[in-house]
Amino acid sequence: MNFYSLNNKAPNVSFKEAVIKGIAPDKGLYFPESITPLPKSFFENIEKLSNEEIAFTAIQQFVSSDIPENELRKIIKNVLDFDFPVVEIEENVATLELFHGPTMAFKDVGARFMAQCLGYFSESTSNEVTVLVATSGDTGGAVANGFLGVDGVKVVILYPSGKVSDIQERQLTTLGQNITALEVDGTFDDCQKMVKTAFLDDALLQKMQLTSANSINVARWLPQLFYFLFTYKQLKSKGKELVFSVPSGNFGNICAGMVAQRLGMPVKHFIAATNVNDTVPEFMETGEYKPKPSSATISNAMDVGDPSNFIRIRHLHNDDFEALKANLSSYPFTDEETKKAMLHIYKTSDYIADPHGAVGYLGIQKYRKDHPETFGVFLETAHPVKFLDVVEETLGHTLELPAQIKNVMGKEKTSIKIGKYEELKSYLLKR
Ligand SMILES: N[C@@H](CCOP(=O)(O)O)C(=O)O
Repeated sequence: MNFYSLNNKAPNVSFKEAVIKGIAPDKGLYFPESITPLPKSFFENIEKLSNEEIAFTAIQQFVSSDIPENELRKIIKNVLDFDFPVVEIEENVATLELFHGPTMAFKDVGARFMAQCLGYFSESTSNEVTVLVATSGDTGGAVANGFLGVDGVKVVILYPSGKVSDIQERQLTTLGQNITALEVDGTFDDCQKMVKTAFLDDALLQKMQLTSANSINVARWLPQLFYFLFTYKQLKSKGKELVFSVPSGNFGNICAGMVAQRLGMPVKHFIAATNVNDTVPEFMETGEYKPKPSSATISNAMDVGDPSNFIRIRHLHNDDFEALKANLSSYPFTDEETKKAMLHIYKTSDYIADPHGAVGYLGIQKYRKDHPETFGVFLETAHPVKFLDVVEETLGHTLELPAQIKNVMGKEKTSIKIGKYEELKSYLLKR
């Protein structure tokens, strides 16, 4: 399988090259040349398949012969060593819990998959790869954990100072070894811009092989489609039309869901639920894409003003606004609405949702008002404990720290403060 650049000004590349490059030389995101639907029998029998078998069948066409079947199966087995339960919280509404991995956020699957692909590729090359990643909260910790100790790979994480939760910050600043955290005086969008600028900087590119571990990288993005298939496996017997509400920041997760749909999985509609960073909800109203500076919210992983993957979503719908509207709705919610939803879910269902999950829940509620016949699934993208202060304060309930989190609590933060791109560049050149 080859991948082409969405800017159409760079040569097509294999999966391996797309993973190692991260982004095309013309600054475009890579996109698979084709998406071949899986046989009907796959979906008819999905409940009989293991998660590993589902994941292997779904991803193999994209990885193709760049990773032999036995190696790819090994990678998938290592990546999927935790559960993805669907929990029904009220009639016709369920949540898909994506926080049972090592850093308790949905990024664990993509980060570990990419790390292991790069690890496999680095066995056949002597060149070191530097992974640059921008995080608004959860990606950083998952990438730090997934890439820790991977031979031939150095990781540099950029995060906005003061704009991630205490636990998120510990997860990305305390591991050491091949992981470095750069604390940026700015927003997530500033971090993401710096990373993208580095990919176009010849002086850097001549000295090192740079790649990205954000969802712009196909190996980070595509494995997220597993989640939607795992949900279908668990809910198929209900015989209802499924609607997914995805708390959305950089829009990689929801876009991967749409790839699962292209593989033939029945989905009635997608909802991109956002916080007040409403670039996409506004686009869905007006048809005009106007990126804006991001604002800090209690659902910080979604504090993104110019979501990287929205271009892939538009492309999947042939840039046809009407076709997109038929498949996607997008609604923004304020912090106040989010807190009210957290409290409502807790009181009525005895379920503790994190602020991102609560935004997803609000998206389902809004959509189901006009479509009560559907079954809504909102994604719980991170464990509530990662947002300890706001969850405890909103619910008046003390949370117990899971082992994964206790593990990082005693460790010491190490970060390097930077303010502008030149400081990132000089750090990379001096290492
Ligand atoms: N929500 C993210 C922002 C980056 O998104 P990504 O999926 O492209 O890595 C975060 O938590 O850091």
